[in-house]
Amino acid sequence: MICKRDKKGYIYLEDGTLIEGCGFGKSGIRSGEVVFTTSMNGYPESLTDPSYKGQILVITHPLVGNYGVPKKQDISGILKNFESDRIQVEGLVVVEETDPHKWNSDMSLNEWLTSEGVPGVSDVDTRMIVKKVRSYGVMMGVISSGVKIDEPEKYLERKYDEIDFTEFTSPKVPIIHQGKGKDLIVLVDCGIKHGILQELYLRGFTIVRVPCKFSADKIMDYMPKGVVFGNGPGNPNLFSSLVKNYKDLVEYGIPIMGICLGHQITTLAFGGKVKKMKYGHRAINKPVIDVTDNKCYITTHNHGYGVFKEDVPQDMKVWFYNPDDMIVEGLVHQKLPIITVQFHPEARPGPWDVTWIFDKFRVMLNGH
Ligand SMILES: NC(=O)CC[C@H](N)C(=O)O
Repeated sequence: MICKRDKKGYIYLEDGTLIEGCGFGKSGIRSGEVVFTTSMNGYPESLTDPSYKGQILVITHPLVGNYGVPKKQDISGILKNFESDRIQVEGLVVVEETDPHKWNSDMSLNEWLTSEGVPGVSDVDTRMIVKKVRSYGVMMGVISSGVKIDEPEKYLERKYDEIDFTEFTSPKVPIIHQGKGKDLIVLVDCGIKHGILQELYLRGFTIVRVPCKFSADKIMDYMPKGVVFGNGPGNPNLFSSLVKNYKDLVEYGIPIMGICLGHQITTLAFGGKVKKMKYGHRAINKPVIDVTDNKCYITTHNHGYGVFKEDVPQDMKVWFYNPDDMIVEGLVHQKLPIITVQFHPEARPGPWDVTWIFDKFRVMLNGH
């Protein structure tokens, strides 16, 4: 095989499969959980989504990189075209990695991965990897750009489900984004996507982003009008202190919105269960049905754990579900001002059909 970057690339899967392709990005070896997304675009956003920390991302769309990587732009510290300030995936796997042809491209995908120290592998049969993951479930893997993987097992000792990745993605101290309106909200930041910050900021809120494990009392010191529990990486069942803080916050009766990891933490806090899915939902065109009016929305997803219908807490009503596999995609508390969604209402990348969820949150705060 002739490789355009003059280096080979390898992927080793936990089941013993070794795949040879071409290397790009930074030369080196990394390990992680191998997951796939069927998103057709939005790789700058996906690669910087902190919920992908600890994972090797396989993009099924055959051509990646053709519109390059834009310059970072922000409004009040909120990034417009990336979901965080760095690449979060451990490695990237694509069929074909291309050089950019777009007016606002600042660098190529290859240059970006190289500058951020992330290995990429191209020229592999991503469909074969996806079929394996769909049949056996997600597995750990090793990715290498430019280096042969000797003794791959030694990279697979730590299991994704047992690691708390929020120590890499959550801020150490609070960060404030001053909004134009009068209301202040606290956002529990376990690795927030800037798209979520943007949607809240656009609605006039001043946002105080607090570290993932911040106590309820410290959150309430800011006298927020409401609290958002955002997205984040890893296994929600490891976050017992976060669940405890959530329960303490419920005692204050404050309105809460949970998004993605926040939906899962809400479920756990009210006595429900969150389990690992076989291979998760990662795409920008997943259907969810709103049970209140039976409308179907096409939405962005990135999660590997889910709430199954038998695991919904007693006090909560199902709001959304996914008609493909019946996973519970949103909940409403029967008495308290608490709403959650498993999908990403901010999209980024993806369709904007469900940004009204943020309006619903604002209405909920005003009515409280
Ligand atoms: N995007 C998220 O918040 C993901 C939540 C959780 N880490 C999961 O994979 O299910």
